[in-house]
Amino acid sequence: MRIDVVTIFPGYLAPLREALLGRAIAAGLIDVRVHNLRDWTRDVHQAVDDAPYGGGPGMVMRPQVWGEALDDVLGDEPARLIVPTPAGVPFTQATARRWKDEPRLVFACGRYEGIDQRVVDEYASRMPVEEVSIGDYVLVGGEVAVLVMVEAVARLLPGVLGNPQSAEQDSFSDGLLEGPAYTRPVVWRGREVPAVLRSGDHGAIARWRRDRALERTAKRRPDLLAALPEDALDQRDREF
Ligand SMILES: N#Cc1c(-c2ccc3ccn(Cc4cccnc4)c3c2)n[nH]c1N
Repeated sequence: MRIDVVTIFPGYLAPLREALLGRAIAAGLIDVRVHNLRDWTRDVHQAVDDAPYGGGPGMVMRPQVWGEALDDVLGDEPARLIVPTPAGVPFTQATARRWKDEPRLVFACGRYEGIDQRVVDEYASRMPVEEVSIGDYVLVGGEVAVLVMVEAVARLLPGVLGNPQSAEQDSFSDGLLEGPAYTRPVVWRGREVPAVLRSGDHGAIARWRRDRALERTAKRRPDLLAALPEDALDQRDREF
């Protein structure tokens, strides 16, 4: 997968080159290219924003600079354009799973009050464009959202995670939150690891883990339970 990120703060994307993702990039599993939007400005001030039509607080990012940058970055290679925005469709694990099979993702990181809407409209006329949000809170720009989304997608790519089963069994993979996890020592500050996890009875362990996942989901995210398909819960599951 090739990933392009256009931003006025390229340094914000430096964490992509650390740790697990950094190793995946170094191994050639992912091709990540970060572009400075200001490289496409033509004025001495390298202006990328202007006052909003209709008035209102803050500034809006100008369409001309974005158009020249995206035309260059996109070239003729097909891609999906992703525009982070607080007004976007929620980004979820299902989104990450859908995007992991894309050959190329291009992320447009806005700042100020966002990017002139005509940029989205222009590129949506010729390619898939998604305006997405990583959560119901307001950030200062799109860069942090891109870090979140790139990590969520990249970890699903073959070879990126040491243990591919991690991606298959993590939270949301079966529509439920993950239950609690434990490791050594057996007793820590008087708190003991649940005996079932040390029993070697894999059936009982699987049942215990599902019960804990159901309990946690019912308590913290009842919306996820309600969204499960009819046949996802058996009679015993419904006791929670
Ligand atoms: N994804 C995502 C986001 C963002 C987000 C993403 C891109 C931009 C570009 C500018 N801002 C600031 C801004 C402030 C107020 C109104 N509109 C925009 C962004 C916020 N905020 N919260 C999320 N979940």
